[in-house]
Amino acid sequence: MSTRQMKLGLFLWATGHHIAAWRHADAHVRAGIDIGHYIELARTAEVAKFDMVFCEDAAGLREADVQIASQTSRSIGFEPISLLSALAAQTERIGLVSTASTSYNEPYGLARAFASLDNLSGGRAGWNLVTSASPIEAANFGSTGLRPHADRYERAREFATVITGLWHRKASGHDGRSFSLRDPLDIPPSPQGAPVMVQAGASDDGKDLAARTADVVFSAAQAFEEAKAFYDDLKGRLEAYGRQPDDVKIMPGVSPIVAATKAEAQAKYEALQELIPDDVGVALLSSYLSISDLRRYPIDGPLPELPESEGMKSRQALVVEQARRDGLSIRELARYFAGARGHWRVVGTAKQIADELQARFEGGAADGFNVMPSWFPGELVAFATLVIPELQRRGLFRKDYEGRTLRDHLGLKRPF
Ligand SMILES: Cc1cc2nc3c(=O)[nH]c(=O)nc-3n(C[C@H](O)[C@H](O)[C@H](O)COP(=O)(O)O)c2cc1C
Repeated sequence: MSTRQMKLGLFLWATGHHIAAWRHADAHVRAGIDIGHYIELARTAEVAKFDMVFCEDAAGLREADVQIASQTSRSIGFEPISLLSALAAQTERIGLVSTASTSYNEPYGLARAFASLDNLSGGRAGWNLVTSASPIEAANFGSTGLRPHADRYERAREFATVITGLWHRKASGHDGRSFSLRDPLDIPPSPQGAPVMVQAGASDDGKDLAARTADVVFSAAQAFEEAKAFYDDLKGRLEAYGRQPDDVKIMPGVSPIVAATKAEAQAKYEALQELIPDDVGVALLSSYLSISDLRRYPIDGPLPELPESEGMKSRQALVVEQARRDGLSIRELARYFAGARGHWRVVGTAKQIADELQARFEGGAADGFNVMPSWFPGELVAFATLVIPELQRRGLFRKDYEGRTLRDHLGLKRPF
């Protein structure tokens, strides 16, 4: 029996994480704006003893091309802090983590919103800090366009310092480069002290900020070696900030497709893959590779030589390497990546999936996982009823909550 236990987050995403989930025969196409749907998902996750539910966010459309946006699984949805405030009243134990941007908010206002969520949920809130890399979002906040990466992270560092200062009741007032404010926060600490800090940066600046401020880090890694390299890199940065390896929980994304037999799981996976429209797959692959448009090339031909991208160098190299190694056409590669949007996918029986998760957890590549069901509620229910009991039998996951706050679930100390 293992003593160290996995942390599990449920990544919410309207109809599901598979890009064609909205076309699944049992999918709920209006899921994005149906509060009943989200209550059902959060309660299912709470019965299964997940540590938290997590909402991504961008203040704008997710795709610039309306034709593509209208064919993906997430084109409309609630503002997440509002959504989680409603879920706080419908659940009792599960953590509630929302994304919010440091580029399009001010610390005082966001400190109030999260401190409110933290209090009204009894100490279950978390904030996923993002700097927002999308030019679509930038266009909704003035006409100056997307600010450079380094500038966004400089603002994010100051933002994190100010917001934690407010939450931790440090001396009031701040007069800095990006922000100036006078008062202390007008909301008291919650039972967990302050919201949990979450981050998912992948660049040097992103990982450094996470090492300095985050309690939980999300990542996207396909191969074991990639996940392990990220894990070691991030944990290795903690000492410089006077922190211990266990102070930060690293939770890579995983998109599981589970069934009673491997053949049944594979058939479910292939049925979903068949639903991906080619233009959507190729458009997503283009943005994933940070190149303008792969639609110019024959879809059944090989990936062309690519200019090296500034945006996501390591990720681009991995995709290109895989395409060359497996001799994949643009169509095949597009389907492969579009399905789980680049995240790690596992297809099999509960035992096979538990084996895979256990290998990464015990092999030093993860402290837990951010679970991304292919479609809701079907694949969430399958994971909760098949995989979680298998993890519990192995002593790898809790059978009940021991505490009431998100920090309790994650085994994190109060911050002050
Ligand atoms: C699981 C996960 C969830 C993310 N959620 C969001 C989000 O909701 N909004 C957003 O703007 N970026 C989101 N990101 C992007 C990251 O915040 C980050 O910008 C990205 O990983 C690139 O790293 P960098 O900012 O260090 O360059 C997410 C990334 C991951 C891996």
